[in-house]
Order: sequence, then C-alpha cells, then structure tokens
Amino acid sequence: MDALARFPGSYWRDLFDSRVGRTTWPYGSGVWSKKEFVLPEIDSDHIVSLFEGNSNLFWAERLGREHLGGMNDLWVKQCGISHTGSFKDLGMTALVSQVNRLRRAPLSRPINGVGCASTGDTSAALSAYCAAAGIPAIVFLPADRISLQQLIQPIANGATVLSLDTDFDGCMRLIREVTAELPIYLANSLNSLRLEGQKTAAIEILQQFNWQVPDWVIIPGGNLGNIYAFYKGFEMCRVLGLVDRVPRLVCAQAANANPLYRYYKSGWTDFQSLVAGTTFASAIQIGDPVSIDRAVVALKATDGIVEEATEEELMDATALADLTGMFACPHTGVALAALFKLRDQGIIGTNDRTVVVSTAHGLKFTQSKIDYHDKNIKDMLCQYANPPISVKPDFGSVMDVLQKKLNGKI
Ligand SMILES: Cc1ncc(COP(=O)(O)O)c(C=O)c1O
Ligand SMILES: N[C@@H](CCOP(=O)(O)O)C(=O)O
Repeated sequence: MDALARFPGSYWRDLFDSRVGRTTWPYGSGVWSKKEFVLPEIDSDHIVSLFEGNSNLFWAERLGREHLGGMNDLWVKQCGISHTGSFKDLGMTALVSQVNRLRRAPLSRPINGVGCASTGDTSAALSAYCAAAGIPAIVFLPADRISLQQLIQPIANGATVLSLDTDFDGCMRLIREVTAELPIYLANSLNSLRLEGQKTAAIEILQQFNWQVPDWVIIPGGNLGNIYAFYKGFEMCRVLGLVDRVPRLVCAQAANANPLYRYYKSGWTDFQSLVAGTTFASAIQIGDPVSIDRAVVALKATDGIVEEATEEELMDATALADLTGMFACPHTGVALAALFKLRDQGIIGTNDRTVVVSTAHGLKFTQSKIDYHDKNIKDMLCQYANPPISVKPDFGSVMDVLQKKLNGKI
C-alpha cells in the first residue's frame, strides 16, 4: 500500500480507465487491468487469464420501478456472466497464475496440483484455469448436492473429481487435511490470493459508475470470502484516494444455511457453526464458513447488515427478476430477497443507489426454475410461475387459447 500510495488516486483511475476494452495482454482482463492492485510482481508471461471480469452492470430499471416501490437507481453486477459462469473466475485467475509462477523456473516449487472443496462453482473455475495452464486440478464435491451443469464442468476440463458422501463442510475439512500432507496447493478462498482477484469486482463497480460510490452493495454469502473481497476492493480505493468513502455492505444468506445471520442477530456475541439444510441456493449451502472472521471485519467496517431469505422468498425474488428480463441464479435471488426486505423496512430508500451482486449464471441452476414454473415444489405457492400451455395442434384451439390469454382470462 505504501508503494501504491506514492501515486495519487487520479493516477490509478486514469490508468485503469485507459485499459478498459483493450486486448493488450494481460490488461484485457478486468482483473489484470488492475494488476498493480492484485499481484504487482508477477511477470505477465506467467499469468493464466481467460479475460475474465469487465462484467455488465445491469440497470434493473423495471424491477426497481414496478416491484421495489419506484426504486430508480437499482443495478445488478452480473459477475456470473463469465467464462465458467460464476464470480469465481476473478479469484481463480490470480491463484492459478501464482501457482504457475511458483511451478516454473527459477522458483521451480514442487507443486503437483491444485485442489479445492466446492459446492460447484469454485471447482468449475479451478478446473478451467488449471486446464488452460496444464496444471492438474483435484476437486472434492459433495455427492448429489451440486447441479448437473456444475458437475460436468470439471469433468469436461479434465480435473480429478472426487464425489464424496458428505456435505460441503465435510469436503472442506478433508481437503484441508489432504493439502497439509500432499504437495497440492489449496485453492479455496481461505487462500487470500483468491480474494485479491475477487476484490476487483468492487473496483470495477466504482469504475462503471465513473468513480462514484453506490450507497449499498448486497452480496450473497456462503463461505464468506467474497463479502470480505468486496470490502477490501472498496476500502483500498478509499485509502488510495480513488474515492472518498465506501458503500454499506449487506450479506444475504439462505435461511436454511444462515450461521452468519444468527451471529449478527446475537450482536456478534455467539457464533455457532451448523449443519446446513437443503436450499435451492445450493452453492451457499455452507454451515461452517472458513472466512467468518473476515466477514465480520467487512460488515463492522461498513456499518453492514446481514439478512436472510426463506426458500419461498428467494425463489419468488428470482422469478420476479426473470420476469423483468434477467435470468438470475437462486443465490442472486437470496440477495434480491434481502433487498425486498430492506426496502419494506425502509432501510434502503427509493433513491439509494443500490447494487445487487449476481454471483452465478442462471443457466447453471435451471432445475430450480423448472420445478418453480411447474409448481412442483412442496409447500410453495410459486406465485410467479409461468408454465407452458399445452394446446391441440389445430388453428381453432390455438386461436381459442390466444384470445383467452389476450383478454387476461388465463
Ligand atoms: C454462486 C455463488 N454465490 C455466492 C457464493 C458465496 O460466496 P462466498 O463463499 O465467498 O461467501 C458462492 C460460493 O460460496 C457461489 O458459488
Ligand atoms: N460456493 C463455493 C464454496 C467454496 O467457496 P470458496 O470461495 O471458499 O472456494 C463453491 O462454488 O465451491
């Protein structure tokens, strides 16, 4: 930080702005366009990048206006529209690049592979970046708890996939033990290299707002590395003079997997890990988050809030977002449901500039949408379901249905 502080904030803003939209290696990446803030010493030839980042900041105009009491400054940071379909690409380019550097001469460290436990997105990103660099990847997955789309990603990218009959927290414990014994480098967000990459999403938001600071940023939380990464990105820009304040952060959890929410509600006095229950937001089905302490730092420093969302709340929020043109994943639904609650309570105001962080692509979680629109979820009304209409293939039947539809009768 001392070295970076030798230059004024305006120098960094201009430098980062000058790199957007270029293809010059490695600055065409949203992460490496901020190389000096991420891993300043790495040689560009050692970087493993798929030109991640630079994701869309979507103006959720209709969702805000029609469903959130006339909110007019609501934005969704589409971190899931990325190479492997989640924000994990941002951190994985930093981590795998560093491993690549360590394995090569002159350092030539004996690292035989890189490993992680995963609920499906970290494993997909690790496998893709390792495949690009020719580094063996080993992933520990909780059997039958991740989507088919997530499962096929490391398989297709040639990783060693271990499907374990336990939950994510069980996989996490095992990978920590294994990486302590074998020359396998740990790629979970315990490793701060991941957070160095992930923090660039926060810097990117500031840049996309022309270096103006939003009032609120809402982030779905599971293992809790990302909430800290966002804090770090915002705080670094404040300290180095790129902006003059940081936004208030909200961490949103599924009510079925809510150890941080309970801790927050106890006034930060009583943290208890738990066995996470099943949730449609399966990537945050985590009961013993490894970055719990970092999350508390981030929330305290930003006057932050923790909210939770039930299964019905998160699925309804996802469906409403989709009905206004998005294709949100259930984790984004958790963050949106938190926004609905904070609007109802009057905590987030109509004119507050608010960013919801969308963490994965909806196409990775289609089964939950199919179940919702089929109204095939026990004890859930699925009030925004839009099931297909079966029609006989003749002109009369089709006209009949369309007339009823146009007259609002179905
Ligand atoms: C899609 C998605 N959203 C949110 C999260 C939560 O991120 P974190 O574990 O950093 O809290 C994860 C992973 O945990 C994820 O895969
Ligand atoms: N959702 C994550 C869980 C692990 O998180 P990490 O950021 O600590 O690697 C996943 O996709 O595996």
